[in-house]
This record gives sequence, structure tokens and C-alpha cells, in this order.
Amino acid sequence: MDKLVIEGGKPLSGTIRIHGAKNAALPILAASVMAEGTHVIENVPDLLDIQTMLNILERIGCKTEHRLQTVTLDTSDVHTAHIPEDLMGQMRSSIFLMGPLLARFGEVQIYQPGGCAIGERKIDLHLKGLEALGAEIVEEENRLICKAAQLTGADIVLDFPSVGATENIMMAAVKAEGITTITNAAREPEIQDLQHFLNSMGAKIIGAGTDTITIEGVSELTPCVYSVIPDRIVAGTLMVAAAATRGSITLQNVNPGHLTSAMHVLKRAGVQIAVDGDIITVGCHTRPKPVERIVTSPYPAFPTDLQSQVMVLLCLADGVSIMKETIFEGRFKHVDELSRMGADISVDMGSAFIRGVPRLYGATVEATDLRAGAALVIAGLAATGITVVEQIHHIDRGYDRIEQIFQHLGATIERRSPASQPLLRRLNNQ
Ligand SMILES: CC(=O)N[C@H]1[C@@H](OP(=O)(O)OP(=O)(O)OC[C@H]2O[C@@H](n3ccc(=O)[nH]c3=O)[C@H](O)[C@@H]2O)O[C@H](CO)[C@@H](O)[C@@H]1O
Ligand SMILES: C=C(OP(=O)(O)O)C(=O)O
Repeated sequence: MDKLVIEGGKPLSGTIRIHGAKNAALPILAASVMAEGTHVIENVPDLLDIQTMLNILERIGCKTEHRLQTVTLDTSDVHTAHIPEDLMGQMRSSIFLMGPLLARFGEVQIYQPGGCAIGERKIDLHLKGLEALGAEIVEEENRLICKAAQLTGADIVLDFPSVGATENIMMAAVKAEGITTITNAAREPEIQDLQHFLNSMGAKIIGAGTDTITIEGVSELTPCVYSVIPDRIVAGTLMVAAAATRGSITLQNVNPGHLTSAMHVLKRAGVQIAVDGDIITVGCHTRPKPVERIVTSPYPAFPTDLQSQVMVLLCLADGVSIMKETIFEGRFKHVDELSRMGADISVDMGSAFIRGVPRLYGATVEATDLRAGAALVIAGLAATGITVVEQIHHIDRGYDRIEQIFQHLGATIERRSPASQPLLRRLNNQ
């Protein structure tokens, strides 16, 4: 198993381009199976989850190539709507194939999706939405078989603005007969990106980005060339890392409008941020200020996917901060790991009480999930001494070679695979 070895204490500096968004690219790749022919999807990062999605697409009959952040995908020979169990369990986003395959074949077989262990993560809203469009779903042993000779448009009200359920229903509804409305839809930028992609294939969707999405069914879709939006969570992660190391960096290829709530929180923590078009410069040269109360909520509020990273900054603040997690009940696993590095945090009733300390200290810690892992890397970059982050396959799900990103920004960080241990050996010999 690979590990990251980090020698902390160096302020980050330099300029970096933000890669494409995992959470936009994954549903877009899944949606591509609805149009037969060759698609070209640009700005697709080279991540574990993307590889898993491409593996699933290959196994059901697509031809795929991923080169220099561009995926070329021929969906002409898709011959099955049975998603392989071993790959389905490797990530949450395998569920995104449910709507598109149902729309193309009138049938789909799935298993329980995998993904970060950050909460119960049911799929009931996905299933209820597809049933409202006319699908019949039966459970047989450990798989779900979903059938609909013809999907029919419906008015669907989501009990909660689930990102994944909104996307799955949108994709299935594209080929349904008649009009579908999704009320209380999630409003994340990745949903707008999916709408743009689907409309580029010939779909008729309006409203993504608001809480009501309307989809007029069409009978034919054609392949297209499309470029994925930049990853707002990667951008937010780097902004926090710059501030936590008391450095200053410039991010290119960012949509600042997607980061409004995150920038608001960072500014309250004393971080200096300048925006110029799609460029953000971020820096912090003093101890961060505590932030009284941050609550994670659906977009446009503060994102759960940045909760653990921002917590690291608040661990170093001059006072007490409170973070409330309302999306995933199991998303505080990084707290124990940060405590090993000297953080002073207690958790009660879904809120973390963070008493700032002057410094964190290097330790061996474990990435329990994707964003928890990113938070530990930031903590390691800011800490005094050497940090080893284990279980980094979680981090590889969402960051395109995180060690190279931070090396580019001047950090001393190295990936150590079982075969090579140069940095650790060098540091131990000092
Ligand atoms: C690939 C992707 O885009 N992942 C993002 C997506 O995940 P994902 O689409 O899984 O997140 P959802 O918005 O669906 O989940 C939010 C909440 O709703 C619950 N829920 C969801 C579906 C359902 O059928 N039943 C149900 O109860 C979940 O357990 C969770 O408590 O949005 C999350 C919330 O912004 C982000 O953290 C993830 O990074
Ligand atoms: C939770 C995340 O991803 P997923 O929904 O794919 O598990 C994430 O991107 O932080």
C-alpha cells in the first residue's frame, strides 16, 4: 500500500491549474452511454474513481481511452445493462449508470454501490424517483433489477435535495415520454454541468442550479464533445493548504462563483483572497482566527466535502471554532487522526468543537476517507516534523496525484510505495 511522507513546516507558494471536477466528470461519463457513437470528454482528471468508471464502461462494451485529461469513449457496442458487482462496490458513483442504462435498454441490474464510509448513504431517493418514472424494481439476493419498457415523465418531489438522486432522475427522464419536473432538486454546480452535457447531446433540460428542474423527454441523443468544469473541492483544498502553511498561492482555472461560501468562511478565518476572472490568489501570514459556527448544508451553503480540510485550519486558530456536519453522520473520522497530531477537538451531537493550538506535530495517521485524507495531508504540510499518511487510495479517488500538486507548490512530500522509500530514509538519516 502506498503512503505519503511529508516534511511539514514550509509555506506553500507558486501557481497551479485546477484539474477537472470528479463529481461532474463521473455522471457525465455515465450519461454518455445514452447516445450511441463516439464522445470526446475533456478536462477529465486521472483519478481512481474515473478509472473505475472507465473500467465499468469497458466491461459493458464501451471502448475508452484516457489521455492527457481527455476521454474518448465509443458507446456503440454496449451489450449489457448488468453492472459488474466487483466494480459497482468500488465507488458510490457506479450508481450513476442506473438511470442512463435504464433509459437506453429498458432494464438495468445493479448491486449496492461503494464509496466513502461517511454515513449510511441509502439509495432510496434514486429508486423512488425511477419508480415515479415507471420503473419496476425488484430485489433478488444482493442485486436490484430495474425494468421499464417505456419511462414516462412525472412530477417528482425529493424529500431531500440529494445530488446523486437529482442526477440519476435527470438522466433517466431525458428519454422518458413527456415532461418530468424535479422539485427540491439539489443545486450543485456539477448538476448544472450535467445539464449542459445532456443538452449538448440533444436533451431538453432547464432549471439545473435552481431547486426545480424540468426535463422534456426526447427520443434521440447524439454523441458530443464536452469539457468538464474545474473541481471546486480541489480548489478549496489548496486554498486551505496555502493558509494553513502560512503561504501564498495562485490558482488558475477556477470558477470563483462555485466557492462563494467556502471563501466567506476562509475570509472569516483571516485568510486573504483576491479574485480576478478565473484566477484566485490566496494567502495567510498570521495565525488564523477562529470561526464561531460553520454548518455544512447543500449548495450554495458550505460544502461537506470541505469540512475536514477547513477543520485543519481551525485547529491552528487563535480560539475556539465550531463546525456542524449536517449531511453525513459519519464524517468526523479525521478528528481522531488530527488529535494524534496535537489537535484539540471534541465531537458532540454532530458538532466538532475545535480549540486552536499553536502548532500541530507530525505523526503516522490514516486516511479514513477521501476528504479526511486530504485534511491529513494539509495537517502534515503545516505540522512540525514528519507525517506519514497511510491508506492513501482514498485520496487517489479524488485528487490527481496529490503529491505532485503539492510538490509543484514547494512542499516536501513524496509517495512511498512498498518498493521505494527514499524520502523517509533520507529524513530518518538526518
Ligand atoms: C459523486 C458525488 O457527486 N458525490 C457527492 C454527492 O454524493 P451523494 O450524491 O451520494 O450525496 P447525496 O446528496 O445524495 O447525499 C446527501 C444525504 O442524503 C442521503 N441520501 C441520499 C440519497 C438517497 O437515496 N437517500 C439518502 O438518504 C445521504 O445518506 C446523505 O445523508 O453529494 C455529496 C453531498 O454534497 C458530496 O459529499 C459527494 O462528494
Ligand atoms: C464523498 C465524496 O465522494 P463520493 O460521493 O464519490 O463518495 C467526495 O467527493 O468527497
